[in-house]
Parts: sequence; structure tokens; C-alpha cells
Amino acid sequence: MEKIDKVYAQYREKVCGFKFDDAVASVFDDMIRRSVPGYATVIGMAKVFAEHYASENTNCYDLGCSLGATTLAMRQGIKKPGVKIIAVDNSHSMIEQCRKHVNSDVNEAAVDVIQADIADICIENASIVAMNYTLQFFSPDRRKELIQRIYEGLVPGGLLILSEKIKFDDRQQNNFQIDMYHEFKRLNGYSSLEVSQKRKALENVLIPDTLETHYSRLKDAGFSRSWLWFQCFNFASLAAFKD
Ligand SMILES: C[S@@+](CC[C@H](N)C(=O)[O-])C[C@H]1O[C@@H](n2cnc3c(N)ncnc32)[C@H](O)[C@@H]1O
Ligand SMILES: O=C(O)C(=O)C[C@]1(C(=O)O)C=C[C@H](O)C=C1
Repeated sequence: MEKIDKVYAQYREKVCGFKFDDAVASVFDDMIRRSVPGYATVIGMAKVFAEHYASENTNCYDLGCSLGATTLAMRQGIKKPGVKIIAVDNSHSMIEQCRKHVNSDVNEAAVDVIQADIADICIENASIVAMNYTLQFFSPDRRKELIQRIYEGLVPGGLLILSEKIKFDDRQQNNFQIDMYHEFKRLNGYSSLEVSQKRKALENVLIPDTLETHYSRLKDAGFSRSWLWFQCFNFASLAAFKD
């Protein structure tokens, strides 16, 4: 039976910084589906992207793979021979469960599940790099270098799918998007206490950028085109291309 996320349901005297530990990993599927508007759509489209962009004898990366949802969606879409998926996460709790999900999946493409920091892995011969809701947890002053390494690791014609929580420079818009996002969470069964305690836990842990910052970082790294292909409230997904 699916486990329901109750991580922030009880009042906490002190709310510590959010961690991808056992408590979170064990309810993560429920947590992310109820916390990220459009999650199922965005992850499901990894199959569509893989079908079109995963080219023969290349690698597809899933950076910050958590339980492997993007990996399994890409794996379903891969049609070309010799494609390997490399799924990376630095959380031991996540990686253990990801391995189980991959092992019980019936699709054929090869998958390496690696416990490592995305700062330390080699990205090479990639036709797709998917980084869904992970850059936001990566140190802001190292984001430029990571995006640059992803660009260098892509083959010509390669695709980066980048999904993130975003912020808005316009204060009124920012407030509107966040207010609607919190309404979405409450409609998904989270209490006001859960919403506020999780928000506190994510302060200085999940640091969102604006869409403009993402576009200019991608351009500086060399991506010739980057387009918004999905947005719901303060969550967006970009497709960036290497010519
Ligand atoms: C919000 S989750 C990603 C969700 C996942 N991509 C999906 O679509 O279901 C963020 C993940 O990134 C991982 N993570 C955060 N920083 C990382 C880093 N520096 N290196 C590797 N993994 C990292 C976390 O452990 C967590 O599992
Ligand atoms: O719950 C929130 O406020 C979120 O921002 C959701 C979010 C994310 O975007 O990565 C944060 C942490 C994880 O629980 C999964 C999703």
C-alpha cells in the first residue's frame, strides 16, 4: 500500500532544514505528487522526450533521480539500441528504493543507479539529461558550472529537460503564484500547519531562481535554444537544446 506523507503533520517546536532521509524517502511518491503541480504530466513526458531524442549508443542521465520516476518513464520511451540510463542521487535512502524500482521494472534499456553527488559525476555522450526539481537544491554559486558541464556532456542535437520551482521578480505575481500553490497543497489534503512547517524546512534549502535567470544561465553555457514547455503556478519545465 502507498504510504501517505505525514512528515510535517505534527507540530514541531523547532523545524529543521529539509533532508531527503528515510522518513521522506518512504513517503516520497505521495509527497511529490501532492506537492508539485503538474508532476505526473512532467514526469510522464520523459517517455515522449526519450522516444524522440534518445539516440543510438548514447547515455540518458537522470540527475537527482530520487525513487527513479523519470528514469522509468525514459526507459519506457527508449526505442534505439545501445542506450544506457544513468540515474544519480546522493541520498542513500532514495537510491536504495530506486534500485528496487528499477529491478522490478520490465523495460529493457540498461540502467546504472549511482549514489553520488551530481557535482562529482562525469557527464558524457548524453543525448538526454533530465534534471527534475533538483537544481533548486544545488548550491546557487555552483549552478553555472553544473549547467556548463551538462552542456559539454551532451552530444550535438542533445536535450536538457530542466524542471524547477521558480520565483518571480514581480512581487504581485510572486505572491499570486505562491498563494495559488499553497491552495493547491491544501486541496491535496495538506493542513495549514503542514504547509507552513514544510515551507520553513525548505527555507535556504530549496533556493528557486527566476525563469530569466535560468534562460540566461542556459544561454551562457552554450544552449542555442531553451523553451518553456510546461508551467503550473511556480513550477516550470524547460527544454534546452545543443545544436
Ligand atoms: C525533488 S527530488 C527530485 C525528484 C525526481 N527527479 C523525480 O522526478 O521524482 C530532488 C532529489 O535530488 C537529490 N539531490 C539533491 N542534491 C543533490 C546532489 N547535489 N547530488 C545528487 N542528488 C541530489 C535529492 O536527494 C532528491 O532525491
Ligand atoms: O513542498 C514544497 O513546497 C515543494 O517545493 C515541493 C518539493 C520540490 O519542489 O522539490 C520540495 C521537496 C520535496 O518534498 C518534493 C517536492
